Amino acid sequence: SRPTLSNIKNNEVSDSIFVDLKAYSDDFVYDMKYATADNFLKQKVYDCASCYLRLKTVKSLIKANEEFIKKGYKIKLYDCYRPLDIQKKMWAIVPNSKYVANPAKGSIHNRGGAIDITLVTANGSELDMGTAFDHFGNEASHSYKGVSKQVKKNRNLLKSIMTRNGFNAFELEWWHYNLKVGLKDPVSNTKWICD
Ligand SMILES: C[C@@H](N)C(=O)N[C@H](C)C(=O)O
Ligand SMILES: [Zn+2]
Repeated sequence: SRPTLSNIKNNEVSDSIFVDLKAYSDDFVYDMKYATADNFLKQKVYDCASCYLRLKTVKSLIKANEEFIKKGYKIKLYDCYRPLDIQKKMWAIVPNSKYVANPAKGSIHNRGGAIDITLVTANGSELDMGTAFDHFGNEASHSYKGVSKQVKKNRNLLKSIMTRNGFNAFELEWWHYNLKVGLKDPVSNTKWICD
């Protein structure tokens, strides 16, 4: 429905709009895997490597990144908002809700409240998180006991700052975070415009 002046004033509408993260910060590193063929779909499914999210997700993510920067790290993004049609393509390849959200229900990525991320050092090297992004196996879960102390420390660093800034970790994937206040937002299938 059409936004009214009153709900714009109390921030509800403006916080829910989709925005390009790059318009709000230059402090992120991008490795948008689905804008390349280097992903489990084995095909480029995004026209360009933009990171669109709801404004409230962007605000919390920037706060988290500021904390990482103070410690000498930065967030590197693998995925952000994901149109529902792409979720359907993913589900067709991995129809397992442990690793890919069922499009019938919709992913928080389709709602603009989820990100797939890791941490990099000031010179851009990724911290060792024990598995590659989108490793669909037990080794990627937070509770997996077989990881080294350093990997545990790196995953915990990511988790502690993200959860302090309003995100929930996803037990089975160390890279996936959901904005808690974004869980009930509507699913979208809109595709962003590329330059
Ligand atoms: C496909 C993977 N990167 C991912 O985001 N999985 C979660 C469960 C999702 O689809 O929401
Ligand atoms: Zn994810």
